[in-house]
Amino acid sequence: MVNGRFVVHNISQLVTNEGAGWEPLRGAAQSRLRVVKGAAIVIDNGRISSVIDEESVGRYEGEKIDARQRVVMPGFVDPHTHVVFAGTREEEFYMKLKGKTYLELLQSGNGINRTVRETRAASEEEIYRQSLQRVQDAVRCGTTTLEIKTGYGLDLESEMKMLRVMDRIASLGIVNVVKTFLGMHAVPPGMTEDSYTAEVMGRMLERFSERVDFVDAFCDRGAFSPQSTDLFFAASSRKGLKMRLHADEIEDIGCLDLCLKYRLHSVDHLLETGDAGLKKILQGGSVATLLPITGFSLDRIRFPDARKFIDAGIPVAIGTDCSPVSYNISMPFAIYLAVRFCGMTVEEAINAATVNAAYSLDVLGRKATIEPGKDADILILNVDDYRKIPYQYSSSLVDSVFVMGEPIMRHGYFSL
Ligand SMILES: N=CN[C@@H](CCC(=O)O)C(=O)O
Ligand SMILES: [Zn+2]
Repeated sequence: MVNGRFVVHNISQLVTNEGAGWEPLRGAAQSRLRVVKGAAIVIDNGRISSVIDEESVGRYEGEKIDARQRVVMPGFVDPHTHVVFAGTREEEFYMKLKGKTYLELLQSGNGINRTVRETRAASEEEIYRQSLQRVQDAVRCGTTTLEIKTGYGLDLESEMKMLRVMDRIASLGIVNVVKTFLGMHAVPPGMTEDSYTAEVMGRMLERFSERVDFVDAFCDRGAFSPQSTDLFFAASSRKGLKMRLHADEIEDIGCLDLCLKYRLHSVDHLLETGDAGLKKILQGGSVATLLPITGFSLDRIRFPDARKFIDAGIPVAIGTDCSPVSYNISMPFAIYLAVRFCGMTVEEAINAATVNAAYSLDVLGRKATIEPGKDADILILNVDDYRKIPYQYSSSLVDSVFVMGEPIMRHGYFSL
């Protein structure tokens, strides 16, 4: 590269998003992509400086990256992951096949608290080693911005250990990391919901508030009540923290009322959300982040009905929700399920996996579209038409990944 300059050219389709300035895409706008043929991208010092015609490429200095007549698009933004943890829960995979529900597992000391035991017992180095493998898989699948939550420590020191692992992953520069404090993930053994909520909104929030981008809570049957979540969000709001919420995954217990009281950037899962819930999300102005891979991994297969959210005018994002229960970090697979089982068009799913996901993470000003001034987080795919993404969603879909203009993966191999 000359002065941090290179040009990506010989592109079959330059795929980006219609008019995605600072707002999420809704309704008709979410259903359109901007697809340009004969274009090339000029990148300077990690930023997109211009989109030019292929004929003009010769006039530009710097390395020429030949896309060999394949699709070039923004990197995927995964707005909901639990990738930092130790241990696995394959036994629960088989227990679910025998009819155990997610809630029965959670309430019998398995589920989240099983991973809490293993994460508390593991060294920071071991958690880092295991988690880094999942993050590298995410990059291989085209993710360039990744949200990561705490939530498997559930005491101050163990949650801080998770945060240190997240910071180490962020410092590698192989993916952009957005950090979320999810102390309100489950009530640890030996504590009551009230006593633990007081601990989270007191001592823990004090230590985390300057070091994370968001807070989150698992508001659902078997986790936290809307009342406890309200107390936590009130404390978070007093500290000016941005909020996300797990809601209506297991049951609708009224958590979406919180959309009317707080500005929630994202409400996630929504498997059990009815029409009243849609109205609350619309009124609150949140993004609905749907997690089709979790629907595929829970006790009984339940896919979110994306169509009803889009038709209600709610901006929809999709994420992997990679966790010990849905052990999959592939955004192309999430796109496949969103199109195949959730009622989304391929254009809506791509917008949900880029612009709307970035908006829910408050990074749309820098990410998720190919426009001058945006960070050069760019994918070269192994297909010549974006419509092949859900059709050919396997891991070999992505040829090259650039993050902030740095070639992280070239032709399927990590270059860092
Ligand atoms: N529902 C809560 N949290 C994660 C699952 C965490 C776990 O079961 O380990 C989720 O979003 O699916
Ligand atoms: Zn989650």
